[in-house]
Amino acid sequence: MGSEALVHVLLVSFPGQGHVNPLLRLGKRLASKGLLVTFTTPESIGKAMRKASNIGEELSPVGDGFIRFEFFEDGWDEDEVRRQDLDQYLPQLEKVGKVLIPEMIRRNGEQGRPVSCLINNPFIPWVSDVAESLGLPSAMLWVQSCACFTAYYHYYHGLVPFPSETAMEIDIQLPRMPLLKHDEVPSFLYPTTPYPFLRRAIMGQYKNLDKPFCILMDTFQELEHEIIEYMSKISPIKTVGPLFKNPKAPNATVKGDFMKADDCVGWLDSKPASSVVYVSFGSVVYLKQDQWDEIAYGLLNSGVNFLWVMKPPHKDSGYELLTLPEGFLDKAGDKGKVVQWSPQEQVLAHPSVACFVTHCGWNSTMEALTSGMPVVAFPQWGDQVTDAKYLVDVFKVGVRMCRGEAENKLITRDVVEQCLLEATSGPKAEEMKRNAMKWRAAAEASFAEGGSSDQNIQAFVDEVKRRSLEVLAASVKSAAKGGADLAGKVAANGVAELKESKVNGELQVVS
Ligand SMILES: O=c1ccn([C@@H]2O[C@H](COP(=O)(O)OP(=O)(O)O)[C@@H](O)[C@H]2O)c(=O)[nH]1
Ligand SMILES: O=C(O)c1ccc(O[C@@H]2O[C@H](CO)[C@@H](O)[C@H](O)[C@H]2O)cc1
Repeated sequence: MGSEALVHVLLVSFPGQGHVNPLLRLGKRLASKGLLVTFTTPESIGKAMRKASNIGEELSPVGDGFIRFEFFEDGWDEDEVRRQDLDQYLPQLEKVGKVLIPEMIRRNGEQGRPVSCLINNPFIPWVSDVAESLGLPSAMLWVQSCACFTAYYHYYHGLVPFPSETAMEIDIQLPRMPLLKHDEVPSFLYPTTPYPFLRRAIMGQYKNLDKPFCILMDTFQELEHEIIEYMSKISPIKTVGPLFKNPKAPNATVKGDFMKADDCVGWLDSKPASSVVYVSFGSVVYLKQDQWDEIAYGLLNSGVNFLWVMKPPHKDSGYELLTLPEGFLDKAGDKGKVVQWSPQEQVLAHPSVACFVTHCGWNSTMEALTSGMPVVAFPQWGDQVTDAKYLVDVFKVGVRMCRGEAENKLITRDVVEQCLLEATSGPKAEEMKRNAMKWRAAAEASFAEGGSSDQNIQAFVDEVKRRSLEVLAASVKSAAKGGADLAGKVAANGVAELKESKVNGELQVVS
């Protein structure tokens, strides 16, 4: 069967690494179950992805289906600095996306790949409007935990009091969740957040929450059992995580990195089992120089081996390039390796790695849990502070090094050293490793064939296929005379053989 004969879904991503990764992973899952998937995000990121990863124009086979990429121009010059300011960039994306995504859909139809469903991630809620205006079904991939989804839901609907200008330091009790201290609530909800535009974007998605027929989540049933059960009664959520594992296509090489990963696996191979601390703060968190220095000395003083990701900031971000203390690399010698970007999935799966010092982004959190990797939690903002709470107090796989931007406290080298030692040796380290391995087993069971997430993905694919028949039948009906006849053929053939004729704009069944 050619790719044209498959049901086609269009994935539209916010252009951030922590958003592209889970949506692309979902795309690979859907493709592996027999769909044709087109992944799109702005060309500025497409350019970085093409440079860093092995993606091209061509169709990549994944399991029983295919994935392909198409990028769209965001309407700004290549070197436009405003792209780094989401307050300006998010409205720009919405403005151009509302025009260019429908055009992309029309073009695909003309080329024999009619789109049957749109899927977006949060921060670009207007994609649900595009789908609605075209009469297409849509779904949303929530790329954070179900706990955070619940927190935002309760905030949006005003169901419980959240920190406010008059009462900042209140604790929050949400149903089926542990009591959250004020600084464990997703920090975009603080009145003082430096990222109010991200709160607006997320609230935009909640305003549109009745539009997607399904809310997919990169989490799994067993991990957030109670809260998933609770929210399922309110919203059409389906857990499909951990998405970074794909049992049907484990070797699919399509990746969405914005930067080429430095080679560090050979170095890890040379280290004893469970001897290396992996340190990474993800793709967007930048610490201050004084904090960086304290981490550097903490690593040196602890005597552990370490692999440290030091991602350079974007040239227009306004962040200063961080430096390492004088003589740091010499002092560390072969005990330490510093890279600009790591192949994190491989690193977390490596037997030499003992623990992960993480900013607790949700992707890093899921990757750690699924790899059976204990963590040292160093959250900064957004969902990271809530994820840290769960990693430490609920999943019990982590020690806490920091509470985040609300506390705004310099974590000294002594605290860094103490946390590293606690996480790498002794009874606490052993207990965390045991717990992490339990989560790994639960995660594996959920994505294995017939597991909770696998079943949910299959059910979603079946539903998309079913709805694609409705979409096509509707377009056939509204097409020229004789449509009823064609609709009958569609019902008999499934969508597989349907193509749009370029000659008269009518849909024709091609056998
Ligand atoms: O050196 C690195 C650092 C991060 N990542 C990946 O980048 C994503 C970061 O997402 P996360 O939600 O953890 O944090 P964000 O960058 O969005 O804050 C994860 O999939 C990581 O595996 C990576 O591949 N190499
Ligand atoms: O590119 C940006 O400006 C950007 C990228 C990612 C951002 O949020 C991250 O998203 C992850 C998934 O929602 C989340 O888990 C992580 O903690 C965030 O850092 C924000 C801005």
